[in-house]
Amino acid sequence: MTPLKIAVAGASGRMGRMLIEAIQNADDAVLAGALDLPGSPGLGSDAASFLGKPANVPIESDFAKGLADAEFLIDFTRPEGTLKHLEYCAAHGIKMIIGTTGFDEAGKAAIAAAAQKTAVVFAPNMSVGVNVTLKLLQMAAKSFSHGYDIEIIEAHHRHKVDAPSGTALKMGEVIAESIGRDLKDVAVYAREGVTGERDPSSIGFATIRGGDIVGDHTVLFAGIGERIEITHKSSSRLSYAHGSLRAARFLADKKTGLFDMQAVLGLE
Ligand SMILES: NC(=O)C1=CN([C@@H]2O[C@H](COP(=O)(O)OP(=O)(O)OC[C@H]3O[C@@H](n4cnc5c(N)ncnc54)[C@H](OP(=O)(O)O)[C@@H]3O)[C@@H](O)[C@H]2O)C=CC1
Ligand SMILES: O=C(O)C1=N[C@H](C(=O)O)C[C@H](O)C1
Repeated sequence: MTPLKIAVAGASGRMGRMLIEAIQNADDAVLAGALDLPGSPGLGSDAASFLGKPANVPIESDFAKGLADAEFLIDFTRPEGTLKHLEYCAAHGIKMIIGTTGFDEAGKAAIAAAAQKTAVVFAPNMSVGVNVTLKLLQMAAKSFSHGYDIEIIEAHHRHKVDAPSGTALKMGEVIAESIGRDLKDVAVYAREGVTGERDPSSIGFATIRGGDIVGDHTVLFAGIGERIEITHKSSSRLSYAHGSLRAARFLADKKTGLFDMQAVLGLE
């Protein structure tokens, strides 16, 4: 079987390194390129040198060099970087797995448009556990739509730059859709001062940032006399990297189209 030729953007980042390690350990994939920003200290060095086993793949900032041998680009960077990579990949038929979070509506629309030219998996959380949790939430929300207050609490490491997390927002969207609300109308992202009583139709978000927390998400359904909590905790980024490889395998026979991890995992 021909191995999947996968390049990694943000090669020196937390997820970039985890992805390179997962690719190097996979039987059916090879590291085919690595990108980082101009000026990044790792440029020119071997992308797998941190593993003590070189891949003979230098980290490049030039897309044409970094993506010359790639069929897939896995991108966990920042929205502005992902959108530049996407433009190049759409023009060159390179399939993309996008894990970056924090896109605005225009960014999401650009991803949907690019997916008409190349195949894309785009998901705020690539782990199997979170995606199964989304299904549980869809089911639970229907039973707790009246008489229960819905709050989403997430905690991440001190370096995370976007809030609430993409996963928390996705959880909010899934819950809202499941009970016939629009998250745009009911989301409450901050409370301070004299806020008044809680609007029963609202979905609240609370964000914690600290230390090296990989990623915790809890959805609280608080009723009278009881409360239900559905929690997912990540203890390693490997689950995101393994999910990304599953996404690449899923895209292998696709030419175009926009997919999420629910589709990859057969949870739709
Ligand atoms: N979908 C999922 O399952 C998951 C999603 N994420 C998301 O992935 C993203 C990255 O997370 P993480 O690895 O922790 O972040 P890091 O900051 O550790 O890594 C980001 C990498 O992207 C590079 N980068 C930054 N800005 C740009 C840009 N404009 N263009 C190209 N490259 C850029 C950085 O380079 P430099 O260091 O030089 O700035 C770095 O190499 C976040 O959006 C996060 O929310 C994270 C985990 C799981
Ligand atoms: O930045 C992170 O670390 C993570 N980001 C994603 C998100 O915003 O949901 C996924 C995961 O929670 C880790």
